[in-house]
Amino acid sequence: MTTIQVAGLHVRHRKTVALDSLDVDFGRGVHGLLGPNGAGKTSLIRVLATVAAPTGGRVRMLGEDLADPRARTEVRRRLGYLPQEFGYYPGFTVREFVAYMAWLKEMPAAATPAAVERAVERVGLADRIDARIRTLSGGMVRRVGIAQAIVNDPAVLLLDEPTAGLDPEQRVEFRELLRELGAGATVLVSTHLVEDVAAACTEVTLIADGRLAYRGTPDALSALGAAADGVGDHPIERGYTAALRAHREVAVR
Ligand SMILES: Nc1ncnc2c1ncn2[C@@H]1O[C@H](COP(=O)(O)OP(=O)(O)OP(=O)(O)O)[C@@H](O)[C@H]1O
Repeated sequence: MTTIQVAGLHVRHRKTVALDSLDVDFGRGVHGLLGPNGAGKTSLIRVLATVAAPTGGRVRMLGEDLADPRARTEVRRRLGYLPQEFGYYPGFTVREFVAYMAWLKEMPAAATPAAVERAVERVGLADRIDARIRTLSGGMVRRVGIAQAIVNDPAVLLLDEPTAGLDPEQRVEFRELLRELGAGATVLVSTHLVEDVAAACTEVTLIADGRLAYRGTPDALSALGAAADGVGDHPIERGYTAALRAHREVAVR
């Protein structure tokens, strides 16, 4: 079932075209969003998170048209979003901050304390729940960001580089959490770490120059790398470079 439909999406920042007539759909599962620096991944995620307006095109999410302000408010309750640059109040404890975000998402007050504890436990921070955020390491703060994104059990979860700053053990645990979340929700994860994609994603969406360059399973992308002489140390890395090269060859024609 399709939860997100993007049609002819155009995003421009002054003179820079970040997304150029992008058509792409997403359904339940974990979608790895890959692409070179400046490809347009964050621009796409920000439009889907309803924090940026596109310059053209349409997005339907959870049956709503995001052009409608009332629909955006409705969708926000069912959305989880971890921005690339995640803002927080350093003086808040983890519990206070995640509860505050739950309140912003208009969660029922009675359900909030248990939902906060569950979200914090799922990111492995139960023992730091009453610590002030300013006392946490960078990787722990990133995990607080993931906890606030999942506190409302979102139907659509948007994570912009969630594994940046996580140690290897935490990344492995995070992939497990992603797989769990993807069973019931549409999860989009932008990352530069292809191992995360290979391990946790059901589908890969490769964006380059604001356009869709490749769509397929991680296994299919790896197979493409083997068939098309991609370069890289990991099979999916070879698939990534091969798909990107094919996209650029078409673009210059
Ligand atoms: N606020 C802005 N003002 C001007 N240009 C911007 C702005 N935000 C993004 N851009 C430009 O839009 C293009 C797409 O940027 P975007 O951040 O969406 O890419 P990305 O794929 O997320 O990159 P990265 O992998 O580096 O995070 C880039 O050329 C970028 O320089």
